[in-house]
This record gives sequence, structure tokens and C-alpha cells, in this order.
Amino acid sequence: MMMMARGRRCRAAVPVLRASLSTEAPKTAAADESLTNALRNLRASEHFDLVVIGSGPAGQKCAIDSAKHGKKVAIIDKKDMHGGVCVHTGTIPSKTFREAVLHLTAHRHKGFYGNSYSATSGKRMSVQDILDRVQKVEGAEMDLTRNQLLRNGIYLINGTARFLPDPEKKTIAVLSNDSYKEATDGQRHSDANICKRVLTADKFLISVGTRPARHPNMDFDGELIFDSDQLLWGALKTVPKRLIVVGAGVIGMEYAAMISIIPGTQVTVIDGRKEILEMADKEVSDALCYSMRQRGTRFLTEEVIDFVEKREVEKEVVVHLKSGKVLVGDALLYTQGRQGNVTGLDLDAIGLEANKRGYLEVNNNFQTDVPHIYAAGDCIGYPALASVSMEQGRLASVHMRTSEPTNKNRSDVDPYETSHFRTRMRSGEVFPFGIYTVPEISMVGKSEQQLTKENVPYEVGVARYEELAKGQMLGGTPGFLKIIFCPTTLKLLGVHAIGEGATEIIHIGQVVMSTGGTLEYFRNAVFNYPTLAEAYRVAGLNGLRKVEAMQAESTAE
Ligand SMILES: Cc1cc2nc3c(=O)[nH]c(=O)nc-3n(C[C@H](O)[C@H](O)[C@H](O)COP(=O)(O)OP(=O)(O)OC[C@H]3O[C@@H](n4cnc5c(N)ncnc54)[C@H](O)[C@@H]3O)c2cc1C
Ligand SMILES: NC(=O)c1ccc[n+]([C@@H]2O[C@H](COP(=O)([O-])OP(=O)(O)OC[C@H]3O[C@@H](n4cnc5c(N)ncnc54)[C@H](O)[C@@H]3O)[C@@H](O)[C@H]2O)c1
Repeated sequence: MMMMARGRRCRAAVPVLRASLSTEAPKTAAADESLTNALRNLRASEHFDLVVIGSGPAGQKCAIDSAKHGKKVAIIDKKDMHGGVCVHTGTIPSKTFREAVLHLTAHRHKGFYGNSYSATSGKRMSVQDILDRVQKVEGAEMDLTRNQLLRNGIYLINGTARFLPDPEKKTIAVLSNDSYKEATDGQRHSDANICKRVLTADKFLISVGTRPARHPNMDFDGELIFDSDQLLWGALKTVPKRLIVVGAGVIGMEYAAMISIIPGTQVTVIDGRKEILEMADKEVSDALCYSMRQRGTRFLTEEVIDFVEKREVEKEVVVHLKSGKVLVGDALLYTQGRQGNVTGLDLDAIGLEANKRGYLEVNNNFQTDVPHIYAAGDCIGYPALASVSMEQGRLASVHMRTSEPTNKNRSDVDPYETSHFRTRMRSGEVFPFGIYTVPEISMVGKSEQQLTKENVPYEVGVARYEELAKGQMLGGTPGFLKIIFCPTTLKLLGVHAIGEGATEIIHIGQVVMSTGGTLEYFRNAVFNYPTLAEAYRVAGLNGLRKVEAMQAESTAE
């Protein structure tokens, strides 16, 4: 079904094109060929300036920018996935999950009222207690997204997109597959897939996102062994007493940290690498691990899984590591990276190929090798953040409309909106990372380890939450802010925070850093009091004192 954009002229009804077709993700080459053949004879029913595939952050912002500039835009996605992975299985549900756990455990208040204080009157919380909040927020966010798109005159077409062979590479079919689960678990859930319509467009944006990567030899039943999508689907009823998390990347560490604050749970994290959260500053990741260890979490790094068995009767999962260690848990969460959602798009039809992780290659303007087909968001790889995906989508739209030969104002495009952004983005210079562990982490710019590797001299200024009035008011929970700066110019090179509000206060450092400000800004500025932002003043003064001491020493010599 297509949702009609408000304010648009009604079209003549387009006959639904039916063909006896195989599913969205054909399992064999023969099935794939028969699907392609069946689709080949279908004729396009409507033309758009832009067709966006996938309604996540990248797709939304690209579509809205184009629609606001007068383009006729359609977004294709499955009906139950409007808003993308971001709204349904990624950013929004995981962060709501965190808020629910923090509330139900009363974790933020334990500093004052003791470890036994909770919001569940001593009753052990169920997974559904947490998911109730997640589902409410997910529903509200989906409505918000839909309304925003429709308000902007964007056509929402429900289904799965698949390119059709066409010499111009401008034709796409919409298949009737409505279930995200069907697309992600790779199982065939229905015998036939119906082609609902065929569209043509001048431009396309592929913003199909990613899905969890799965170990080929593990049986993901959603209850004993599950990925981060399945955790939200409700098959797991009770919070596991012994949870094994495989993969200490962002997703693994966020969920491990959330579950570890639930009383009566013991979490073990396994990773093949030496360091946990490699992109974080080591002092920060050490502080996170310290905090989680205090709650009984165990970290097994440089470990590789040999095999995993399920004990169905005992409802246990047993992990055998290549090092010979054997772990027994009540559940296993598998978070070893993600895979681009390109299966089923028939990239062959447009002469494109994804890499083995399912990611597409694009240039600085987000164009693939086919110049009118753009790609943005998680399906182009690093950094795979909702925040960055939104901006990539908008920038793709900016390039689409400003690079048109008919555009007379090509020179008035802000250079920030062109390829510079992507180049700077690769260096991590222009966006922060927010990692919603407990305590939360945030960073912008370089870490001490990166600067050391690059032979860049630096000094640091540090503020501990315990030194701040607001930190005390919040219960004295641990945390710190570290500003890394150049000792000669006093310019900021990186800002790293761990503790309550870290993902919010990081933006102060980001602004000062991106405008070329120095540490002196924090000495001279007056901040609200009491706030966590005051940490900048404390850290700034701490850093300046160190520089003064160094100068005094060198003068004395
Ligand atoms: C557990 C988790 C937590 C996260 N937390 C954060 C966070 O805190 N902060 C942050 O910034 N980022 C976070 N992320 C990353 C963030 O969710 C992604 O960066 C963001 O969702 C990517 O947006 P996107 O535009 O690429 O599309 P996605 O949100 O990935 O959506 C892609 C859409 O494309 C659709 N699609 C796929 N194939 C087809 C097809 N053939 N036809 C039609 N539609 C199709 C899918 O149904 C889906 O709706 C998290 C991710 C995960 C998994
Ligand atoms: N707060 C946020 O911004 C946020 C939150 C969640 C996810 N995300 C995005 O989602 C992306 C995917 O996250 P992810 O955690 O799935 O992937 P990831 O790549 O960050 O982490 C995967 C982890 O699994 C480990 N691993 C891989 N193979 C292994 C093996 N054989 N044995 C043991 N360990 C192994 C890796 O060492 C790594 O630590 C992230 O890159 C991030 O951009 C962002």
C-alpha cells in the first residue's frame, strides 16, 4: 500500500502488478533468475525525481531535503519498519531499554539510598517490564517519522525494493514483503512475493542499513542464543542470571553494561581483541571496565569461540573457547558486528557490487559508480551512526540538486556541504561518539593513544565528577572529563568524558574545538552553576596550571 502524501493531486489508480514470484531474498541462483525474468516484463506505473530505499535517518533526511526543494520523492520500506533500524532495533530501542533499566533498578539513586533501593518493590524485573517502555517509544517515534515525511509531501510506499534490469538503471520494483523479520532472518516465510508496483526515477538513494551478523554455526532461537534484534522481540522472558555477551564492540558493551546493573545478574564479555571499545581513550575504557567489574562483570579478551552447545533441558548455553575455557550461561547475546542489507536489491541489475560485509563504496558526494545512484547511512560502513547517517543523507540530496546541469547557482553551495565534510568525517574531526554504557561515554577528536602514535605532543586537563557540586548532588557517581590540548597553542585536540550526562556535555568541547577555540575559553567563560558542564572550567584550569608549571620550570632552567 502506498500512503498518499497530503496536499498532492490524487493519481489514477495503478493496477497492482501480480506475478508469481519467489521471496525477497531468493535462496538459489535459479530462484533469483526466475524472479528477475518474471519482473522483466512489468511496466513502470509512475515516475519520481527521487526514490529512496530505506526509511532510516539517511533516507529520511535525504527525502525531506529534496522534497523541500520541490522534488517528487518516494521512500520505499516495509510498513512495520518506517523509521528504520534506528527506530525499531537500533538507536531508539536500545537507548530506551537503558532508560527503562536505569529507572527500574533505581541505579541513579543508589548512591544516596543504598543498593537495595529499587523501583520494583524488590520484585525481579522481567524483560517485558523493560520492553513496555521500549514499545511505547518505538510506536511514538514511528508515528512522528511517518507524519514528518507525509507533511513534506513524500510518498511512503510499503514493501521491499529491488532494482530491475534496465539499460538506464532507473527502474525499481516494489515487492510485497512487509515483514522485517523475514528480511533479516533470511528465512522464507511465505511462498509467493507479489510485485506491487514498478517505479522509475531520475535519482536513487540506497539507505538500506545493516542487520546483525550471525555466526553460521550457532542456532539463533531468540531465547538461549540471540542477537540485538531478537533481544527486543520478546521471546526472552526473564532477565538471564548469567549472560554471556560475545563481542565487546559498542552494541555488546552497551547491553552488557545495562544488564550488569540489574541485581542478581552476572555478565561475562568475550572478545577476540585485546582492548575493549578500541575507539575510546584507554583511560576512559579502563574506567568503564573498572565500574562494570565492581558489579561482577568478567572480561575475557583475546579469546575465540571454538563451539557453542545448547542444553535444552537445563535451558543453558555452554561456550567452549579455543583457549580451553568453558563457560556456562543462561543466555548468549551475539554482537560481533553487522552486515549491509543489500541482499534482495539485485545490485547486479545496476552493475554494482557490495563488499563481503555488504557495504557499498561511494565517492565524497555519496555517489556510487552509477552517478545517479547514491548511497548513505550504515550501508556505506564507518562510522555507522544515526547522527552521521542523517547528515550523509542530507548531503547526498544537496549534491543531487546542486549538481544538476540546469542548476544556475552551483557556485553558491557552501563548501561545508560538499566533499569536505566526508573527508573530515573520515578523520573523526567533525562528529562526536556517544556510547550509552553505564556509566555513559562520549568523545570527540583524538585520544591520547592516537596522538602518541602520530607523535603529536599534548597535555591534558582533567575534572573529576566528585569535585563538582552537581556530581555530589547526583549521588557522587564516578566520572571525569578530560580535555587533551596542544601545550603551545592551547587548542583542543580531543575531549573525552565518562559519567552521567557525558553524551550531552561533549558538545561544548565539540563547538570550542571545531571553531578553533583554546583552553583559555574555559577559564574566561562563566557557566551555569551547579552543572556538569562546570567540568570544562575545572579541567581547563587544571590544564592551564600544568602549562604554567611547565613554563615556570623551563624559565628556571
Ligand atoms: C543496537 C544499536 C544501537 C545503536 N545505537 C546508536 C546510538 O546510540 N547512536 C547512534 O548515533 N547510532 C546508533 N546506532 C546506529 C544507528 O541505528 C544507525 O547508524 C542508523 O540507524 C543507520 O541509519 P540508516 O539511514 O543507514 O538506515 P537504518 O536505520 O539502518 O534503516 C534501514 C532501512 O532500510 C530498510 N530496507 C532494507 N532493505 C530494503 C529494501 N530492499 N527495500 C526497502 N527497504 C529496505 C530497512 O527495513 C530499514 O528500515 C545503533 C545501532 C544499533 C544496531
Ligand atoms: N552508541 C552508539 O553510537 C552505537 C551503539 C550501538 C551501535 N552503534 C553502531 O553499530 C555498529 C555495530 O556495532 P557492533 O557492536 O555490532 O560492532 P563492532 O564492530 O563495534 O563490534 C564487534 C566486536 O566484536 C568483536 N569480534 C569480532 N569477531 C570476533 C570473534 N571472532 N570473536 C570474538 N570477538 C569478535 C570485535 O573485536 C568487536 O569488538 C558500531 O560500529 C556503531 O557504529 C553505535
